[in-house]
Amino acid sequence: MRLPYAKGHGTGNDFVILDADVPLTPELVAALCDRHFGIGADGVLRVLPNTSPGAAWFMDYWNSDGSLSEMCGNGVRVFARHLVESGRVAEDAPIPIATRAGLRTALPEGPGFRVDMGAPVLLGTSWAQIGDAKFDGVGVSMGNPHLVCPVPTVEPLHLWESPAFDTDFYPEGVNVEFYTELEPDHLRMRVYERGSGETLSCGTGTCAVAVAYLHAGGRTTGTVTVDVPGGRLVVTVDDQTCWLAGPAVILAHGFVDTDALRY
Ligand SMILES: N[C@@H](CCC[C@H](N)C(=O)O)C(=O)O
Repeated sequence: MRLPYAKGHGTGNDFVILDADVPLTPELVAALCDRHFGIGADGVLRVLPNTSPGAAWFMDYWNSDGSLSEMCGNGVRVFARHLVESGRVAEDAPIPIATRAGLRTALPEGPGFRVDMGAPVLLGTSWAQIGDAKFDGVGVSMGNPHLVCPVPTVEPLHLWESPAFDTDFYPEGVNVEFYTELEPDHLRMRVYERGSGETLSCGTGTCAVAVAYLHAGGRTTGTVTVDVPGGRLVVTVDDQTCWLAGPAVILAHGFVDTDALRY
């Protein structure tokens, strides 16, 4: 099958965008995302028409291992950029997008979008472990599950395989974030994503980190800048919701021969 695709990223979290109702399987997604034998990406965004009220488009997000997730914060900005560039929506108007976690609205801002990510939910305390090192953390749901662990410095962490975590606390798996404070309200973060491994950025993860950081300081609202390996994101938590602002880039358009992929 000759499949049209686009490729985009938000702060280095990269996606293959499929703008057609192609039959997707976990195997096809994993083959497309393979960085040596496929196009290479952290995940796939499939553009589908939405049938419920509130949004015309549904973001069908898949992790690079072929698993599904409820939400993707960088993906939703890239999805919005794709809708604008393909002429589906106006460049200067709010863009409502349906996701498995509910409706998300992207507002054009600078080189990217500011997205209403919905109200975060604190889940309580849990832990992660890398080798012999155990890390205390706080669970946060951004529609998808996160475990946020403060550390003195993020650079030395070995994130080439998943940190161990409490599978009773996270039966569906978890995205694990590690952060350190650079200065008040300015953090550095690394992440190991469920279903994708270490990525250069995770939008829902930066929201979870900002929420946990504010919570640790006894605050429920505030604006936090989060530096990730792929760039910078800004998170604002208010009384109602959590806003994520950052860039969104479409890099390329092409065709992939799915029969040539390695399954
Ligand atoms: N990179 C994403 C999150 C993608 C989903 C995640 N791996 C999960 O399984 O929940 C983001 O930018 O939020």
